[in-house]
Amino acid sequence: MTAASAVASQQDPFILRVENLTKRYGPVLALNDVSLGIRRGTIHGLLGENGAGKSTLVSLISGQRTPTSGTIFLDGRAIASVDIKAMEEAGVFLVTQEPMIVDHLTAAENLMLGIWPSSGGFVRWSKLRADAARMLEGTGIDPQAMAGRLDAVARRKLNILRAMFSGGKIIILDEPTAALTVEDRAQLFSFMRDLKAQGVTFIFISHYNDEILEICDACSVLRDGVLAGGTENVKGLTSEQLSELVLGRGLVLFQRERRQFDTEPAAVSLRSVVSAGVRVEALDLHAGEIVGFTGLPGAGAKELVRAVFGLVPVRSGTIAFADEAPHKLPASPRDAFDAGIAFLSDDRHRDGLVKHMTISENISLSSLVSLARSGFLSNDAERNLSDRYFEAMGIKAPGPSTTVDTLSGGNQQKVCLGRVLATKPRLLILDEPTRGIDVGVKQDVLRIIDDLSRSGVAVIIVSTDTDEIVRSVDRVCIFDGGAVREELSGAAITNERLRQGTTSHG
Ligand SMILES: Nc1ncnc2c1ncn2[C@@H]1O[C@H](COP(=O)(O)OP(=O)(O)OP(=O)(O)O)[C@@H](O)[C@H]1O
Repeated sequence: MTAASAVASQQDPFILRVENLTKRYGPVLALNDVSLGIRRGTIHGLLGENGAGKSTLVSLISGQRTPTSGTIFLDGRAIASVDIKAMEEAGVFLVTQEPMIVDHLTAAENLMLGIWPSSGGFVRWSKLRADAARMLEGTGIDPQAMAGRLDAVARRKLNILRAMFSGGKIIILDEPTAALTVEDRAQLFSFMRDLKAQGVTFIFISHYNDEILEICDACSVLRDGVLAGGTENVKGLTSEQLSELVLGRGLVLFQRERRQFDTEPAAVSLRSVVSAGVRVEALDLHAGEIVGFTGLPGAGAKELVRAVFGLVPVRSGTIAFADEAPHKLPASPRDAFDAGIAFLSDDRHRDGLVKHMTISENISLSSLVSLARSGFLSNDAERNLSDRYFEAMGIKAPGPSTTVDTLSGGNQQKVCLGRVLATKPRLLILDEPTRGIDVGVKQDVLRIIDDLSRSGVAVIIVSTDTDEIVRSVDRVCIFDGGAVREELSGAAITNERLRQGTTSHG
């Protein structure tokens, strides 16, 4: 630390402060006159409903975007010109949800990525390599392992470490735990605590109350682009108080009234399904039943639904609907769709949204394909369908004709969900349906799926979010080694049982 910065940090207890920060996207006022401070060496939660302005705020702090007006202070000093380079040089790094990792380089080489020389620069490679290996000590990551082979937690850790290796003092994590198992989260949190003990400051965006209560020291809440509140002591709050702080109102948690279906005839029967990582002899689903699939990554839950939707080749397997004769599993998503199977992917970027199209077009896309095939296609049909789901999903946007690429992450997820729900399938498969969705809308989404099941659809929810499973399903299949290891139904479905079932020590 230089003498000047030592003086500055003595004066200002906040390592980072923003004053009167405003960001407009054309007519949209995404952030309105926000002032807040982040204390040195703390984990600061940034909370708010979908579209509240969290990503916008961190995009300004990390220099990805420029503010319309307002000032950012680091160590008490105003940053004159905010861009990514200036902020990274000052030690501010944004770690996005999708790890920016080069698969064909080793873990150690990935750490060094940001430090490669510009033209004519000189880098002491051997020292860098040794430093990178040292930094990976105790993290469980082999410095020589190819990054493409690392699991999700290791990849996120690597991203955080890269920020530190490049001199990061303030690390911003935008929903870092999406799709991580309970065990993975625990590992990530203990890693963050270690770094905090070494003086690193974190800004942490999450929609999960339990995570915020566990890991954050302080928090700030955004609502409609305005700073709506916060606390210096998160640990003193209950989950209910936290929801109230975020939403500005009390939250009624959804709970499905679980039903037993064992005496009813099967609506969907899977037999002898064998594909990479899956070996399921027999699995029946019932009309109106919601079944949760869970387990560790690679245990078979995701692999099975991808096989059923024709996304991966299968070696063998049949599917039968109600009284129909069994068929081979679909060879492609198109075949699956034609058979009446709808699938919400866990990755909206890969096979989810058409970003340059409107909300309306995106919602009606899949249903219109089937309408068009049956010979009917009208603008009215499209409008009715999309208006209904725009309303039902509570999508935060000026209207259904807004283009999807201007929506916040959570609102894009709602559009994806609206689209698959609108197809009226016989079997609905939802892979992590509420990922990225705020705690208020999550209850609405679970309610919509519940309603839909009453129309006789068989629903599979694949989820690592144990609370979501407990609240939304009639039965749970816990996968291990490619097969269903345990089934729970009725009162046996509890958070504790599911946590046991999804840890490797379970
Ligand atoms: N490029 C853009 N053009 C127009 N509006 C935008 C753009 N990016 C974001 N917005 C709008 O700014 C507002 C804030 O969005 P932001 O992504 O910051 O929300 P968020 O709190 O991160 O939400 P989420 O929890 O859903 O990720 C939203 O109304 C969003 O639609």
